[in-house]
Amino acid sequence: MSSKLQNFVKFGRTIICVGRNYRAHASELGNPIPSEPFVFLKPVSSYITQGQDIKLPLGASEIHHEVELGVVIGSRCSSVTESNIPDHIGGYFLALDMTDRNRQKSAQTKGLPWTVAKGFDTACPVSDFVPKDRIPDPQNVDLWLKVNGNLRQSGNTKLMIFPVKKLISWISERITLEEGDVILTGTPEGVGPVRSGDIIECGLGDITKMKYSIK
Ligand SMILES: O=C(O)/C=C/C(=O)CC(=O)C(=O)O
Ligand SMILES: [Mg+2]
Repeated sequence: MSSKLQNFVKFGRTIICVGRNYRAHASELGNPIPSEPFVFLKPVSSYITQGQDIKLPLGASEIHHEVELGVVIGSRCSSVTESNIPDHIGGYFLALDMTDRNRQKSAQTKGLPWTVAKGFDTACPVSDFVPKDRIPDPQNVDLWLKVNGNLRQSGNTKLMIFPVKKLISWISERITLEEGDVILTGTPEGVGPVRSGDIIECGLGDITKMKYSIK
């Protein structure tokens, strides 16, 4: 296993995020169910690792947690068929797609991009790298998230509209993926606001978990 993959944060390649990939989450925000994947990007400067705090961005009024399964790409993918995707997966991680919801809604209303709403500093807290043999089936992983000990999100990756293989294949037909690029695969229902002083704990079943404070 390449040490670049284990150190995917320092390697610092493209962060691609998938939106509205769980029906119940699309519905809770009043959005239509997508007929094909849609993606957006976060800058690598938004990564943080455990020990660092999530900082509420300037002028933010409603910052939401979104717990997600992250995939680390292990080797170059360009127009790769779904059956060949498993060979290109380098490993996994747990991620938070922290979102400035009001800024996102405001951008949506004006037809503007979500870059600042999704890419502010500290908007991408992640866990340690999870070797791929720890997740033999990425479509059967529990995702959970608590705020101050209260369960807010509880889902399973089997509820994804577009499974991991489809997502990577679809992306690779449009954007070449390289070793160390990562994909956040979307969040299940239960997203909600956090405030200064809150503690977020979340996990991929009992495979890995992480804890972050909101500053
Ligand atoms: O469309 C919206 O209002 C919001 C969508 C998201 O924030 C998409 C995600 O990041 C997700 O589904 O995980
Ligand atoms: Mg998300």
